[in-house]
This record gives sequence, structure tokens and C-alpha cells, in this order.
Amino acid sequence: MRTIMANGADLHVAVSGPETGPAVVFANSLGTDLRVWDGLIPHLAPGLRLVRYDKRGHGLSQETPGPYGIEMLADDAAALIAALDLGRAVFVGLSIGGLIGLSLAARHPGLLAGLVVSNSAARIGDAAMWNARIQAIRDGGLASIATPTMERWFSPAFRAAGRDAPWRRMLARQPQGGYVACCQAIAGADLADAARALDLPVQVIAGGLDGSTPPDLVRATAALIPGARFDLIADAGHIPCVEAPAAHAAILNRFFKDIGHA
Ligand SMILES: O=C(O)CC1=CCC(=O)O1
Repeated sequence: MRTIMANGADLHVAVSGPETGPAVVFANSLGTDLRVWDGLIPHLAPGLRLVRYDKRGHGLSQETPGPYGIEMLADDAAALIAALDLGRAVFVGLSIGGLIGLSLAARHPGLLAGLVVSNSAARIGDAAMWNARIQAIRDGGLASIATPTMERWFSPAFRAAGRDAPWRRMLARQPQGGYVACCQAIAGADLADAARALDLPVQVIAGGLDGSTPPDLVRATAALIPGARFDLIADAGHIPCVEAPAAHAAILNRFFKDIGHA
């Protein structure tokens, strides 16, 4: 177990692969921790230096008092990349991780060789939606929102097979204050202008059965980003690294190869 002090928060990280390999940093979604990438890692091309981390207020990372902002979470990621001396990394962001990636690319372009925005958008939901979710959590805790969350995260087939059960437990065990603080960060984030101004290779990925960031929303964000590629994983929900890890990794491997990050 390793933690790194980054931008005033002690962040839990998992680092693997050769020290000199091109670096890839993975930022996971709201209500998950870095284990969300476990099934994807074996499908990735060899030789990469892989860095997974729990964002502030999630997993084993420090839960500092909220509210958080996307810029703060992006600066956390920048501090982590600098502390690990990764050079120019590819940042792979899932959902709120994608918002963090868009902000990171805008605020710290020199740190990145490329960006993957997976199951995310320049703007996710609106303030009323996030405030209602925060209120529901304050009233009933994270377990009380687990069923509708699983319906947004995973396809009907995945849930019918009971494969959502461990992820339901993962959601319920996240620090409640950290989850709420990240909801506040998402509610305040609109990265459309940042997306339009990006000047780096970008891969955007959507899940055909995503109930949180539906494919049309993700595609619309891809259309904002100059030169961005877009791919759809038709039979996956919001978390394709869990539900369709081989398909998710295949898109990442092709992107890394095409931009010479391999
Ligand atoms: O709706 C959800 O719970 C999924 C989600 C939205 C932003 C994020 O990171 O995850």
C-alpha cells in the first residue's frame, strides 16, 4: 500500500509496470475506488507504467472537508504526476475522472501526452439533480442510492447475472463526505470551453447502455474537442472497464500505439 501527498491530500496509489515505461494514469468514477481497473489491466499492452489512484475523498485516500471543485481534483492529479516523476503521461478518466482529465489537460497541458475521456461529458447532470442526490444521501446514506446507481452503471444482463453485487458494496463503503464533496464538484463543472481549446490527442469512449452519461451526450463532448476520436462499446454500461474490460482495453491499446505512447 502506498500513499502520496499531493496538493494537500494523502492519495492512495497503485503503481505497476517498468519504471521507464510510458506512463498511463487512471482516474476512476464517483463512488468507486481504484479496483475498478483491476479487470482491465491484464488486457493492456506490456511495457507501460500504470498508475491508478483513489481521488480525494474516495477509497483509501484522505477525505478532506468538502466541497471539492474539479479544478482542485485536477490539481491533485497534476501533483501526483509530478511527485511520481512520470514525465508526459496519458490520463485515462472515467466519468468524473473524465472531467478531471479535461480540466487537467486545460490547466497543465505540459504534463500530458494524451487524454482518454471515458463515459464522461463536458457537463454531467445539473445542479438540481446533484442537490437531490446529495439530499438523498444525507437522509439515507450511500446504501440508499445503491439500486438506482447500479441501474445507471451496469447493463440489464450484467445485473441479471448478479455481477453488480461487489460494486454495490464498493459504493456503499465509500466515505460519504468524500462522495458528496465530489457530487458538488461535478455540479459546478462545465468543461465545454476547456474541451474546445484542447490541443493534444484525445480518445473519447461511450457505453451503449450507459445510464449516467448516455452515448449521445458523450458523442457531443467528443464533437467539441478538436481532432478527438470517438468509439462506442455497444453492450456496456457506465463502467466498461468492469463490464467489458477487453473491449475497453483494446481501444486504449490502439490509442497508445497510434500516438506513439507504447
Ligand atoms: O450517476 C452515477 O452515479 C455515475 C457517475 C456520474 C459521475 C460519475 O463519476 O459517476
